[in-house]
Amino acid sequence: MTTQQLVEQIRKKQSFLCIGLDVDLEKIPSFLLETEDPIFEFNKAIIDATHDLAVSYKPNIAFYEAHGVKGWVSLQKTIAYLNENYPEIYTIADAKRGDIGNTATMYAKAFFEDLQFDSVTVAPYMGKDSVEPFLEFKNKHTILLALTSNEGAFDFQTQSVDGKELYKVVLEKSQQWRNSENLMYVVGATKAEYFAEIRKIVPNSFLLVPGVGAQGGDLRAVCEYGMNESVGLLINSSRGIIYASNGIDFADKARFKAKELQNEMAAILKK
Ligand SMILES: O=c1ccn([C@@H]2O[C@H](COP(=O)(O)O)[C@@H](O)[C@H]2O)c(=O)[nH]1
Repeated sequence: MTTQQLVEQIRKKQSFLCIGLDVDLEKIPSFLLETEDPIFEFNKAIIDATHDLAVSYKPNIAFYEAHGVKGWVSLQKTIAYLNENYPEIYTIADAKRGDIGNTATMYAKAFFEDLQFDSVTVAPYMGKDSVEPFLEFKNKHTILLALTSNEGAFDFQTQSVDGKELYKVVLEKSQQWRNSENLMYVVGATKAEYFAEIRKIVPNSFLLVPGVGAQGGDLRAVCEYGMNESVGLLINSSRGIIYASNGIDFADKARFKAKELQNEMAAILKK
């Protein structure tokens, strides 16, 4: 999907919500455990109940890899279900990959060509040659970790390197790489006070913003400083939506939570 198509979807749905499909077998309704593929059945129900409220879904790959081959099959079925039934949805593989060039190419092929995701998250710390192989794929996005939502972000990302915070170095340098128009960045909703500075460096880039909901990030504060003319934000919530209930009504309750966020987004877009 192109950036322009994503922006059109945001305007049409009045939503920049990305729902995280972080499926934990201990948290899903127990009756689903009796089905052949509980992870896929859970995802399918959540997607069917919320697809008109969200522009994007983000399976975190760890939740699938933890189950070996079975988990990977659930992931394949989930992305195929999205692409076949809801082609307007923007898909993110939250895989946080990063390695030397020839290995990076294989990661890119796995997520862009085999699984057919629109985008993948990548760690920037092995530098330009570890990221550029992802950027070569047309109409695919590479979402680079810039300033993450967790407490550990302060261990390295905000530390000064030659007088500049490391996350700023990541933003500035990566903008000079080949095909940098295919870059987006992860910035945590828990770091709302940093968005104004970030927008000075990457005014036009899309930002994937996890940390609303279970991690306590503030949607309005993020939008105040993080939004640009194309909206430029994908706000992720995973646990806060998908685990609203673990009963028979889990999909309806997830829809209710998604609707709450979408209503807030629509109100912000109208301003
Ligand atoms: O900085 C980051 C980068 C990625 N994540 C991921 O986003 C979701 C958040 O889940 P919630 O349940 O809404 O907290 C999860 O997959 C994280 O691995 C992040 O939280 N922060």
